[in-house]
Amino acid sequence: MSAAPDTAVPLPPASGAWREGDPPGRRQWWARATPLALESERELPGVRLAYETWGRLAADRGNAVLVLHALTGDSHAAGPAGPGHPTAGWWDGLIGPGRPLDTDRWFVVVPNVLGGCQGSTGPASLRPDGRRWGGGFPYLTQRDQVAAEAGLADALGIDRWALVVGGSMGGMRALEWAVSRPERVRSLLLLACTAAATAEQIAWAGVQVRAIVDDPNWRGGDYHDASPGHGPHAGLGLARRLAHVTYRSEPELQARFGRAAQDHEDPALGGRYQVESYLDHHADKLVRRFDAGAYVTLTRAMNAHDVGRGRGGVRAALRRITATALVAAVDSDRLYRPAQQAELAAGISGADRLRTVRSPHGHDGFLLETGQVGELVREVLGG
Ligand SMILES: CC(=O)SCCNC(=O)CCNC(=O)[C@H](O)C(C)(C)COP(=O)(O)OP(=O)(O)OC[C@H]1O[C@@H](n2cnc3c(N)ncnc32)[C@H](O)[C@@H]1OP(=O)(O)O
Ligand SMILES: N[C@@H](CCO)C(=O)O
Repeated sequence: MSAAPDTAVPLPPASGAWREGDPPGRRQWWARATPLALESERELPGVRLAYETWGRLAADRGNAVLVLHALTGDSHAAGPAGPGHPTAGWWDGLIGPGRPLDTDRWFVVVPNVLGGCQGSTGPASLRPDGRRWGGGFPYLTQRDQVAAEAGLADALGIDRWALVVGGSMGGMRALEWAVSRPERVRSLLLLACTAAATAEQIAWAGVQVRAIVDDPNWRGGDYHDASPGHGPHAGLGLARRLAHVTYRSEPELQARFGRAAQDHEDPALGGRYQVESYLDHHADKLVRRFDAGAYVTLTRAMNAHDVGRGRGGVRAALRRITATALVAAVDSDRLYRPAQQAELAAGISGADRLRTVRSPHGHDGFLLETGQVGELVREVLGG
């Protein structure tokens, strides 16, 4: 078992830019030379993004694809688990030779989000003065995160992405790319996301943040060095349990677990139902691989998501998009409901933009239904 991330945040080398011939999936870092000006009018110095690439960048640099991960994802979208990669690639079925993102043809770039904890700068990172950011880490928005990713694209020499694709929180950033930098996005695939976080999404996310910041081990976010290994794990676990229910569908939970008791446990004697044990398992796994401060930072950024802010509203913002776009809903998603993807599709110019991924699994369908998502990737890339 690995240590909880608040004691074991990887401290990678200062930088390591992609070079022709690099092995696929090797994690690399790009460091921004100047502080990043944030939407909040603060500045974030020392920005570094971890990223992985697969395939080769063509001489004309026209074959680059940007894949953007969801809340607890990372740059390891393809390939097996291994050193530095606690989980196998979360979209392994989509990326590789002969797969929908065929790496014999496409150059796939997957950055870890700014504010995260899998190599990019976040609350567990060191500030320029050598102390950890902790609770002093600035409030971020999706726009700040995309601004950082645009710096990475510049550094890689990619003026225009052949495709920007993401689901859930990754979809929010993909949308922000297409609205704020339309000339840099040739095609766009948005999965299980929304134009603006709704009251209910903010509510669920707000409860998760509250669970973490009310944990006595939160210490105002400055827990990383205060008592190593004793961060707000209970709060993070509670947040994950709640979130995970929203990631799956009610019929699925009923069909899989119903009222069954967990093996050798009796609910009448204080034991758990199977579904409770299942949520405990997902909470334990997340607590071992994810930093609570990053979870708070990213969740607050998702709540800030409103692509229409300062742009005359959502409809006006969506009209800025020039990419060939597809928007896909998961039919059983109760967190980012299909009506929200219908609104997105209707707002982007051009007909027939909306697709449906059929899945019993709810919101997590965008991670699990790789066959259907792969077909959409092929479609938006033009066959
Ligand atoms: C973009 C990203 O999210 S990248 C990172 C990958 N994503 C995540 O880790 C997010 C959290 N996890 C998930 O969202 C989902 O597990 C997915 C989408 C990754 C996979 O979903 P599924 O394949 O349907 O897995 P499912 O949700 O059924 O969970 C299976 C796990 O629950 C465990 N489990 C099932 N029933 C029980 C039970 N009664 N008690 C305890 N554990 C149980 C299984 O043993 C299995 O454990 P393992 O993952 O350690 O092998
Ligand atoms: N399972 C996904 C859901 C959020 O979209 C994650 O943890 O990132």
